[in-house]
Amino acid sequence: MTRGARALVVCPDIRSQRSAHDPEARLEEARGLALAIGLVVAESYIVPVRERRPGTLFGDGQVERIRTDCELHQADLVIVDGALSPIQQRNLEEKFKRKVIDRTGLILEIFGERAQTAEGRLQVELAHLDYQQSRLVRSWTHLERQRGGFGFLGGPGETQIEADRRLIRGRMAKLRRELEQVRKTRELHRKRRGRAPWPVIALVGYTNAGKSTLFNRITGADVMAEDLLFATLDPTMRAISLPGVEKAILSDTVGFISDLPTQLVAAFRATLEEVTAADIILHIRDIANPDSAIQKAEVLSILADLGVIPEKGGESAIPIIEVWNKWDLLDDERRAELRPLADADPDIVAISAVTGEGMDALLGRLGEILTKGARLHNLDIPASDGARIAWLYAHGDIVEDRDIGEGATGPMRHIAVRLSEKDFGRFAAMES
Ligand SMILES: Nc1nc2c(ncn2[C@@H]2O[C@H](COP(=O)(O)OP(=O)(O)OP(=O)(O)O)[C@@H](O)[C@H]2O)c(=O)[nH]1
Repeated sequence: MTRGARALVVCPDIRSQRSAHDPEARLEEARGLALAIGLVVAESYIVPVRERRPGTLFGDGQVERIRTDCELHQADLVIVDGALSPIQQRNLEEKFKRKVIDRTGLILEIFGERAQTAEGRLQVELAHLDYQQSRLVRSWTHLERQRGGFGFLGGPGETQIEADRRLIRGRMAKLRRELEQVRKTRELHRKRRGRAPWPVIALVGYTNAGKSTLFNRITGADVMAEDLLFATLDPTMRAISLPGVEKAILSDTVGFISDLPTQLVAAFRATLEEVTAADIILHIRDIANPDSAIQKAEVLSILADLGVIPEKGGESAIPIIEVWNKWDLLDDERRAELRPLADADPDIVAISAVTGEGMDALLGRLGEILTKGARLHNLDIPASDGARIAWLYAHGDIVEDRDIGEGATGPMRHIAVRLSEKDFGRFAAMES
């Protein structure tokens, strides 16, 4: 798709299937998605749909209105922020005399642009083909009629569609094999990293919640933070230090979004596997968004899918801190309402990733969790084992360190150190 193309964005508000999302917020999200792939939003509005028309989704009057608006605003394409059947898409394109894309098409475009890792790219291509395939299959009868059913390509009776479908199926099979290979490699990398003796903090959150901005603020890293959705399709990792913790890994993940195309859910989950290996999950919320509560529910349901939190509620396997971001955007009244809630719960921290407000509290809380449950361990270690001794100094609170003479392998040291359970486990797993 051409960057800078002018788009008319319409958000059908279908009465029979009202989603929990506020239509205004949905429209805003759709505008954000369009901007994210460099389109210019010429005009955007909500179209109330009482009853879905099988041929065009919208009623005749509405189709006419959109058509005239296209001319008026010189739109190059129309984005319908909802699901269109292949027939509806084709009919609307004929009526508007412009390209029409639906929500799935739009998200696919974005994923296509943003995917950076090998796995991300393969997943996106696979999703694209799947989408294309369904369009081919379902418009079969129409196209066959249009072509007169000559079957001039391939074997007897074979239509272009059949040939296309075969091509697509072949390509999809190949992609799946490649994906399997990439996954194996990635798993290997993850295992290797899993042995790294540093705790991992994973950022998760609904798209546009402010993950990249927070990531940058904490790491001072130059990770792309723009007013772009999906600026972070692939996880990024950086080392940081925290109060009482010399080094931890901060890992950014993809932004969550509602109504993902099925194939992309797989792509999403793949990148989120990192989260299941984290020591702490930071759930970044845009607390100023009117849909904040629904967004939270969606993020939690994905975490439940990943097995991080039990399906039926209850204690999470990994501590989750809820970060109420964009606090600076709230008015005094809303702050007064929310502040006591945040203060009463140690697992909620209110911050502004932009102004830096609340950052000390957040970092302090992370340090606290990572050092929590520290116990005193009395260890006898060969004095020559410099790496492990240095590691203890970096991670624990050294209470005592003295030479205790010769052991079986040479001079020994006795070190009494306060270590968290997790760190002690890590230390025990380190090879001497
Ligand atoms: N006012 C205000 N704006 C913020 C804050 N944090 C982030 N933003 C803005 O919100 C927008 C989205 O921020 P990002 O950091 O890109 O969001 P993200 O969660 O990484 O988004 P995805 O990559 O889509 O998942 C940007 O325009 C940020 O400048 C904040 O605390 N206050």
